[in-house]
Amino acid sequence: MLKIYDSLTGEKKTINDSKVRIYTCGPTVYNYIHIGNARPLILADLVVKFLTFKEVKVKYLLNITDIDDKIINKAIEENVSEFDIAKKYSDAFFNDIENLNITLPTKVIPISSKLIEIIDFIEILIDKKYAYEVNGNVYFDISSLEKEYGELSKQKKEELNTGARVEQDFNKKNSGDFVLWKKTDKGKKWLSKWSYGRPGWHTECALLIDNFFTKPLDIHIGGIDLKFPHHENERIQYIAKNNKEIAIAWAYNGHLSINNEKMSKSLGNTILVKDFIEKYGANELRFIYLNSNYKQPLNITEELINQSIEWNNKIFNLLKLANWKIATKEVILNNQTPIDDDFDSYKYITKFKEFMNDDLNTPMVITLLEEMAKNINKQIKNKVLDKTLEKFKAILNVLGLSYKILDIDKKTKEKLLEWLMLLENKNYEKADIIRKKLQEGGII
Ligand SMILES: Nc1ncnc2c1ncn2[C@@H]1O[C@H](COP(=O)(O)OP(=O)(O)OP(=O)(O)O)[C@@H](O)[C@H]1O
Ligand SMILES: [Zn+2]
Repeated sequence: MLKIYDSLTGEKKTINDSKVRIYTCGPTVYNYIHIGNARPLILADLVVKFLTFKEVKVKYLLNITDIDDKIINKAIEENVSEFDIAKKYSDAFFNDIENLNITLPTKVIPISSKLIEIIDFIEILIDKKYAYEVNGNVYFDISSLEKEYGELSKQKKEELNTGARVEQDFNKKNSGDFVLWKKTDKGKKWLSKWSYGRPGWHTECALLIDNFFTKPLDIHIGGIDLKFPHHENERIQYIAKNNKEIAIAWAYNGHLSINNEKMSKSLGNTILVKDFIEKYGANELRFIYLNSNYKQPLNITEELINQSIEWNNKIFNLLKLANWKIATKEVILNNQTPIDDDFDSYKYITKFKEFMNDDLNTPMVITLLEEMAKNINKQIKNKVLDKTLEKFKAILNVLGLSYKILDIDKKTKEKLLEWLMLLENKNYEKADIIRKKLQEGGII
């Protein structure tokens, strides 16, 4: 069974195989997403694809934060409506995740569709005395769950309270109390019994998880920068409402930096997903993530990108080679493989599952793929392929690495055969002309 490192307890938690509930905090749609934002999305996608491969049922929810100060500010800046901004960048987001070969989550919910539920949720917290209203604003009282609050980010009460000193708000009971409902006269607002206002971001995610799932999550996924205050605040609201932990495992991806500088919008050093894909490709980004431990910080460099390009080219070329060799019967696809060979390919899948079950050890999977690639190359030389190729493709699929291998039609096959014949007859000059054409067509 899949084991995932849980950041709350510091233990690897076993994820129950019957049905797995996953949540990832989605984008605030006021800009295009950058490759740092793609890391948690690719991590979640890896878990989803792996569990699906194991025939485990997955329920995966992703939110879209389409109510936020950043959206309002952008709308003012561009002199368009908030709706226009949210629509433009939601569409761009869906485009990006498709291009990243990310399987669409079971459900993607824009938070603006859940305002009634959010208001109800906040009312429950007030009724239960975990939240209080002052002057149209509603705050969570962190002293009401003193023991639990701070456990995720491992902070003491004093630290939590001093952290908020910069934005000292004299309405609050404790300086660390955070806002659930914010009274506002700026931007889009909704009527609640407290004021015209907007929900706080932390409440959006807590509500969605509570509203969509009947049980707590198996895995909550996100970037490490969201642990505090966002996830601490999500967690405490869920505990207040349900008297239960929100998730069995909190899985965090390490932060991405670029040339040793933290990648962030404020520093202006982000690489947008769409630009990365256009320049290098989606596999090229995925490989960089897969080849490192997801929990570790990662520094993107030119060298790392080049290494990824090289690796993907190697795999692509191998798949192309096997494809045309099989089509021209230059190698035989041996489905009646001797027991030993079949055992070999079966063994690869067993190892793959072992590595993945162990907290998604993808760097080991990459090493395994390299071993398989060597074996496939050897088999091609010997003109007989066993099921290793099939398993190799299945693993690439789970990893979300996708290569455009063209089908070889009758005409192409004839060309290939002609080329091979010319080679056999040592007519290298003519063979070269055909080889070039086949290369240009992406066949070999
Ligand atoms: N540099 C990064 N490396 C890894 N993950 C990141 C990085 N920046 C953001 N994330 C992750 O992307 C997801 C979306 O977060 P968020 O919307 O806060 O992104 P952001 O780019 O930091 O935006 P903003 O600058 O508006 O706060 C979160 O899971 C967050 O942890
Ligand atoms: Zn969230």
